[in-house]
Amino acid sequence: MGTKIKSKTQVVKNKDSEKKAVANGTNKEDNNVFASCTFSSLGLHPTLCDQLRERMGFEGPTLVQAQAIPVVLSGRHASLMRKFRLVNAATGTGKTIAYLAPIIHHLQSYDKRIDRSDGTFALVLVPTRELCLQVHEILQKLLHRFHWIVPGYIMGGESRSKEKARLRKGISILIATPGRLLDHLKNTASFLHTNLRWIIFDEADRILELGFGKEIQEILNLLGSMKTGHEDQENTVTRPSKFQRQNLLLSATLNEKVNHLAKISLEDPVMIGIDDKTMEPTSKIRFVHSDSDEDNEDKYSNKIAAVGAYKVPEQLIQRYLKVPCGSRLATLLSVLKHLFEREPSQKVVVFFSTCDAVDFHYSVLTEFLFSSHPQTEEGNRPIFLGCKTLRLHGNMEQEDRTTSFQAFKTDKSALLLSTDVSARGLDFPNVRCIIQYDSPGEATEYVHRVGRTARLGERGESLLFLQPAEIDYLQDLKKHGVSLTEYPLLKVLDSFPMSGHKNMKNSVFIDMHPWIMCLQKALESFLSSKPHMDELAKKAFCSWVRAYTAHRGDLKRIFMVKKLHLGHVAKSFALKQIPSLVGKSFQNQAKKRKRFEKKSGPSNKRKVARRVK
Ligand SMILES: Nc1ncnc2c1ncn2[C@@H]1O[C@H](COP(=O)(O)OP(=O)(O)OP(=O)(O)O)[C@@H](O)[C@H]1O
Repeated sequence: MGTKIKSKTQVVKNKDSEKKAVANGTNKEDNNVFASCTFSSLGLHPTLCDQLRERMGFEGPTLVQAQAIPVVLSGRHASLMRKFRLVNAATGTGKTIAYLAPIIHHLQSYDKRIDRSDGTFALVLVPTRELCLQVHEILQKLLHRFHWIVPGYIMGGESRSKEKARLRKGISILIATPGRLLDHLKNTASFLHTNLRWIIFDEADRILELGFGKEIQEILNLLGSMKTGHEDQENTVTRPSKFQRQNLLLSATLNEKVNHLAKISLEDPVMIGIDDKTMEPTSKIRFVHSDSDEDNEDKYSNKIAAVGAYKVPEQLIQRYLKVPCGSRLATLLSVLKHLFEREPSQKVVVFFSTCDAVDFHYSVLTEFLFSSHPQTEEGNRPIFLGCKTLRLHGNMEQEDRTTSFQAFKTDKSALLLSTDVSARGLDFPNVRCIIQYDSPGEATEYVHRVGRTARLGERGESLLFLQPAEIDYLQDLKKHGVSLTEYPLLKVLDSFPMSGHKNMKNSVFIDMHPWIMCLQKALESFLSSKPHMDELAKKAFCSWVRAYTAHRGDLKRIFMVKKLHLGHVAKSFALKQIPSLVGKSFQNQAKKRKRFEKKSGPSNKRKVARRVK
């Protein structure tokens, strides 16, 4: 594998990057992110190595790259049997380069240069539009000196006719979201993919969780990439190809859904991962897998679990806050204020369960004026939180989504409020803190959300909000090897200047804390003075309660709807009363859903739809 080969130049370069890392307060060597070899020792073309160093600023490969690149490169010399490979490594370890670099290496090496009229050679499937743009941007940089290899993307929200025109001209490496890809596969006759050699599933488990399982099967069928002999394969178009087809599957978390995708598409897969204890690349694990052999299937699933499905960056500081429901909003604002006062120039992401909740909190954070001196006139009160605030969710116009996404990428200091649309794969540089204000549900989602910080060995912290009744969620995370410590919330609240409350340090209850009470009162009067805010709050309240009911399986025991006090939930949206119609409509919906689930059992699509991203 060559991960231990260390050239003289590499030693010098690594020393330079060590110095830089120490200056940034991180030590990448300590975090065992990088391999001690060079890109060229992995077999990549010298021009590509120059690109990685000069244009991208990468001195050497990460551990996962050192492990994956030779495996993807070797596809060229392997037998003609189709391969399906799994790459499983912690968030922020450079998985994108791990598959793009070897593909580019192959494409540039063809004796007869490829050109646009050859159509698509590599297809990268991603779950979200933002990830599509991000991978495309990296690809553009990598291809700077390989102008004959054409990058492109197709995704929901873009103009179909413009995409058709681009596909007609030819795209060598295509990044796509599944729905839009299927659309073009069916309706764009000029989309040439007979030379397709690679299919990559980036964030594979998320693609499946979003309910794209059927689309993926259809895509694999249309591309002639379903595993031979599989029962679902009756109508498969098996296209004879002069190329060996190589499929790659990537995720920081692997689960039974990925197992299913592997099942329908792979033969003799190879797992690439990092051993949790030694932080060394694991030796390749070859799965023995056959549909007819249940024992083998068990072995296969066990191995996925054994490789460690939940990997959290070692240097990440993970904490939780136990907050009574009615004080959640005031606490969130206080924690944000504390974070930005402690370090005015930094990036923070707050995750919410619904689009409406993002919109409501965005308006609060950009409009709420506050002074802890009650006598200060309204016009003289400063904005509560003076940092740049952005929002990102799936109900926004595509143009606004892209603007927010790009702004948060390039800004040095900003606060991003988002749904889980930002949880997977997005690489925002230098995010210092992740706040999970609404709980993530599945532990996998927790891992991906916190993975937006502490990337590539950098420091980072995460805060998880839990209500007292939800505290068992910590045990659930522990089962997956994730441990959190408590955030010193009272100490932080005590640090705020409050006139007229000399003995506030004696308060032991969050909801009785004078700072929280004063803030809550101010928030409620702000809301009642702004009709548009009141509307936003009511909408957010409704969708929040709906999302809360959507927790699945075992999590229903922890996030119990019947334990919710709707009056306190209303208070967490600064509403003085439970919105009148909401109680009824919520109850009706709950009844309807119970009836439906009794009849048919909950479908995946419904579950996903309820937690609108
Ligand atoms: N060899 C390298 N040297 C330095 N930086 C690198 C290297 N490879 C990748 N990076 C940078 O590391 C960051 C994380 O990379 P990437 O987004 O591919 O990680 P990931 O493992 O796919 O993360 P996630 O699991 O969140 O999807 C990016 O900013 C990327 O530019």
